Amino acid sequence: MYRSGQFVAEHVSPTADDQVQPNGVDLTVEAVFEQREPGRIRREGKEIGDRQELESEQYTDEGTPTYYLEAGTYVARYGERIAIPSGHVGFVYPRSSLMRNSCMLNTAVWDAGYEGRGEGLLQVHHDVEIAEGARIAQLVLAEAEHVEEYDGSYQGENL
Ligand SMILES: O=c1ccn([C@H]2C[C@H](O)[C@@H](COP(=O)(O)OP(=O)(O)OP(=O)(O)O)O2)c(=O)[nH]1
Repeated sequence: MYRSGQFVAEHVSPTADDQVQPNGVDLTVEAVFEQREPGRIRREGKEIGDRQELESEQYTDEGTPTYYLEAGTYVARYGERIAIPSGHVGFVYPRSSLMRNSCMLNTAVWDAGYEGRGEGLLQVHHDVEIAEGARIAQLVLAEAEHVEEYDGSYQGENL
């Protein structure tokens, strides 16, 4: 069973009222990176390739720092600390307005016990402007059985 947005909000911080949705909580973008060097996925272990953080520019009417992203592939880091509770699994979906603007967020499984500020693959199929701190994704939580809890290399990342 998927939990309510109110329940999800108890495991995401900070959470403003406008982030709480009926079935989940919206996540904001805190940083955007462009990969510069190849990573490596080995039989045992992995390495994340070097990346460069993009500057957000202060050029919109409201003066909000904004990323102008040309078509391409980026890694976005979310602004919220997420803690997946025991007995649950998390999934992140793109905010539909992102998708309607020809952009997509590709995501993986969020394990029970994980805590951190995670990342998603931002695919920009048409140039787009995204303000720093804007909502780009939504986290949902489903009840799930598991034997152990997450204890991998990303535990506690970006906290
Ligand atoms: O889109 C996603 C999906 C997951 N995570 C976080 C939560 C998850 O619990 C953790 C590890 O994900 P996964 O287990 O898929 O990573 P891995 O590549 O297998 O690394 P490890 O061996 O450290 O588990 O990363 C993200 O930041 N973004």
